Amino acid sequence: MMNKNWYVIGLMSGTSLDGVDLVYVKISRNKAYDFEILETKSINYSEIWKNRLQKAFSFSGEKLTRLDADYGIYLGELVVDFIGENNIDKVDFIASHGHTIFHNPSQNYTLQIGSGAHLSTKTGKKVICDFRTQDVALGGQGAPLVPIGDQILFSEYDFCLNIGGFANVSYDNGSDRIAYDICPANIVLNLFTRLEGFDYDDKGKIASKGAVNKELLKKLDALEFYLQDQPKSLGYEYVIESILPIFSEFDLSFEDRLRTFVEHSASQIASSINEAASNFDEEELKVLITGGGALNDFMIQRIKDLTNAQIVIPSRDIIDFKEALLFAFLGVLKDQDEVNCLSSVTGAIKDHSSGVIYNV
Ligand SMILES: Nc1ncnc2c1ncn2[C@@H]1O[C@H](COP(=O)(O)OP(=O)(O)OP(=O)(O)O)[C@@H](O)[C@H]1O
Ligand SMILES: CC(=O)N[C@H]1[C@@H]2OC[C@@H](O2)[C@@H](O)[C@@H]1O[C@H](C)C(=O)O
Repeated sequence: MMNKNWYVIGLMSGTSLDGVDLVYVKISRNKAYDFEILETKSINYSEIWKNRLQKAFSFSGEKLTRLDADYGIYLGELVVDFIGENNIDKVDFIASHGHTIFHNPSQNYTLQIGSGAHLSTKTGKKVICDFRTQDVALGGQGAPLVPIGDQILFSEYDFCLNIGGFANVSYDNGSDRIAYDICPANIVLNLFTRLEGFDYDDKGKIASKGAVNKELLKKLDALEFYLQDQPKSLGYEYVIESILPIFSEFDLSFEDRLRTFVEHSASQIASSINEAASNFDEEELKVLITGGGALNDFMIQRIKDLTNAQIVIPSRDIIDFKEALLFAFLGVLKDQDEVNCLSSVTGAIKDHSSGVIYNV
């Protein structure tokens, strides 16, 4: 196997609509794949972009087509600035996730906008994008796609946990890579803090001052979702239809609400870790935690209290840019025509190499 390096710009726009993450990364293949993050940048969306992306699901066909083109050009402008600011002189290609507008795999469609043709034209670079459509066509969920990156680039960890809006995990269960959503996390905490005028509970300081309401906690833990087998996933509806109605039965202070929900998330996460550990016959599972929840010191402390696992909080670059990095890696796999979608994770009829290439 020839040694090879790829210099890639990865672009990711998450469902929370906070902005675009850009990463410039060197991915190398010697005996195994490895990576080095060279530059990073997060761009917060302006109110205008946030609005257009948020409302796009109800746009007419024409308006949505225009948004796809405009957003591709916008991504191109961000990349041109990023290249200029960092004097980047070598880019093999741009790997772009785009922004998800529709995701309905049971009806055979998913849509990530951000026209690859426009992105390629604006930057003069090769672009690999649209990573989910082929998986949906093959009968898969089109998500999650990061587990293959966890498996190959983060193989030193037994359990790759992301605490974003929802907490999700991927790990090898002895025969397959599996992945599933564990429970809601920041999405609920942020709903509570925003009612009090804060974006989020920095380091979990407010929650740490509250008390756990045991009766409420018991009701949350008894939700049917936690008994289901994986693969399983959660959406905003679960928060609205299952979590919030239980909270509304209790009259709690702001601190106690946060404290009880942190306990719920931390204990569900710890149960998942402990279950994986029992699969492995291992005392000490090595757990990597990324996503904004990795910065919630109180939540992390509670997870540590409830497991024997070795918890690793990586550098800020990995916490914030792992998804953009992994889409860059999915691009490298596509460029080699290697598998970048795992049927064990998405449910597609086979493993496959997904993504569409534009090269002006
Ligand atoms: N210093 C901090 N202390 C506590 N919580 C934090 C801190 N920084 C970020 N967070 C939490 O992390 C959230 C952002 O996390 P992240 O970017 O992983 O979410 P996301 O993009 O919505 O995730 P996903 O799309 O994976 O569900 C913030 O909204 C906040 O709740
Ligand atoms: C359709 C879509 O955009 N799904 C996202 C979303 O955001 C988090 C979760 O839901 C995950 O399934 C997925 O993204 C990650 C990066 C993935 O595919 O692995």
